[in-house]
Amino acid sequence: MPTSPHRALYTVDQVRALEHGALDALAVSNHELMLRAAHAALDTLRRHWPQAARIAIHCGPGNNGGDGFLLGVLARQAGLQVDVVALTESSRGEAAQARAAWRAAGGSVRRWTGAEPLPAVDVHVDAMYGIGFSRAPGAAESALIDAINASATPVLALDLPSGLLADSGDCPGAVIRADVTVTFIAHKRGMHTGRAVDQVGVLELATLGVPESVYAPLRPDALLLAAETLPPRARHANKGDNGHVLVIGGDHGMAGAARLAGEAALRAGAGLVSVATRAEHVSALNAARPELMAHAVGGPQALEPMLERASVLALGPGLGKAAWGHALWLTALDAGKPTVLDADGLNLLAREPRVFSTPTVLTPHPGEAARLLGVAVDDIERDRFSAARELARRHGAVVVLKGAGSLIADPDGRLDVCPWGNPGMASGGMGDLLTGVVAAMLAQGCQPWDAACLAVGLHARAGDLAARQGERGLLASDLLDPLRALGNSLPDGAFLYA
Ligand SMILES: NC(=O)C1=CN([C@@H]2O[C@H](COP(=O)(O)OP(=O)(O)OC[C@H]3O[C@@H](n4cnc5c(N)ncnc54)[C@H](O)[C@@H]3O)[C@@H](O)[C@H]2O)[C@@H](O)CC1
Ligand SMILES: [K+]
Repeated sequence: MPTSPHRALYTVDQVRALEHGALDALAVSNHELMLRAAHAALDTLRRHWPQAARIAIHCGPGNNGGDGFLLGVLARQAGLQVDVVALTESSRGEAAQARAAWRAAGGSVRRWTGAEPLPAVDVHVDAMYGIGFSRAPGAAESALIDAINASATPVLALDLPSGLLADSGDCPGAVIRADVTVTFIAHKRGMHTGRAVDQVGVLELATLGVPESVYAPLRPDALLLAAETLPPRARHANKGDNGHVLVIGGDHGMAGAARLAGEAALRAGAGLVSVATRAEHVSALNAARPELMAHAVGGPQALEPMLERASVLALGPGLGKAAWGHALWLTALDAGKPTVLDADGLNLLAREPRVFSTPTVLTPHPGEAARLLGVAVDDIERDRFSAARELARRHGAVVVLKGAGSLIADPDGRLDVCPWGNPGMASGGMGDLLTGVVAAMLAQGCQPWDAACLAVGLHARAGDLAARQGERGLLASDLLDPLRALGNSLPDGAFLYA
């Protein structure tokens, strides 16, 4: 079945190929396609701001600016008062024709010089740069972007917020912070992850009437995760059918991480969950959550029999990087069981890199990813797609690169982007929870790719449900009940807080 354009994410080269395909398939001119974009933009504007009477359209030199000029023509015809501000004296190619159409319709153009006040309007429309944006904006553009962002007026971005690189989501300088973005023909992958998520606002896709047959031959670079859950359990299931997760971690003073991973594994449906941890944590863990089987492990010898009984390992929550953790890490990896590596499990991997031959999922946040690749955190965030794919390739493992718009990458190049989650989830213990959920999916028989996709989706959607009571102050353990509800395909909200 062809992928819906609403889930498909493309690179800029792919979007350009789709545009060419669209011109052929629709048998229209570039100008006509641009006019369709302008109609879609006006439609979005009117739906979101039905009361708007006066708008300012800020046009760049290329076709994104062209979209803006034609929107000006249509908006005026619709009775709006339109101010057009242009970054340049003239426009290129198709955009020059659009600019001429705006002039012919009686519109005037004000050149932006960098200092004058913005017109007082109901909505600012950002038509400065689209997929042709390739370098940090200069001083004049930056001043305009800053002035628009600083105004209290809502912003509609055409195709993408100006200042954002469509392929990576990187923002090399000033960048528009849009309230709404209407993107044309296809989703550009960079708008869905990392810092970009904050700039885009509400994102709408306008396919401009491009038929399915144009998209079908092109395999998208990435996909948005679909909301999926596990199939219902057989009535005759027993706990052995749902796997046995062994959480290995909880060095001195770090029992919480292991407990959260273990509880999450239970709530996500693992049949049995054991925790191998420091002796001092055992009674507290058993008292807090009797379903967790906590065992004191002084070193590798005590771990061996636990490894034998386990079907999946969650290696790293609170493990530490000292001798105890390191010895357990080496022994656990030698067991050859499906494994999720997180936290210090990943930091140890950065010290002693290896390629995995057993099913493995790595769940780094950008800091851990930077250590694994030997680069700075900024380098990871500048191109999260490349970082996730490189880690997956290097380690022969499925990689979840966490952060807004988490990415899931397979060594074969496949990549999914998570559209859920919220900033309330940027708090302690959320990663431990994800580790437990991935482990539970592996324990219930999923392959690493499916386990990672299911777990990331469930974890983020549980976070969104739990955040209905507020993002600030959200605790990792608040996600446990919604996680259970979602894992059983109960309707959103069909859970009680503990
Ligand atoms: N090609 C098509 O079929 C369609 C294109 N459309 C629009 O066209 C856009 C792409 O148009 P373009 O390829 O002209 O690219 P843009 O309009 O994004 O413009 C980039 C132009 O500005 C220059 N530029 C890039 N970064 C700059 C910077 N930092 N400072 C100064 N100048 C910079 C580039 O050299 C280029 O000429 C899309 O994003 C979309 O909005 C839509 O009209 C839909 C149809
Ligand atoms: K734009």
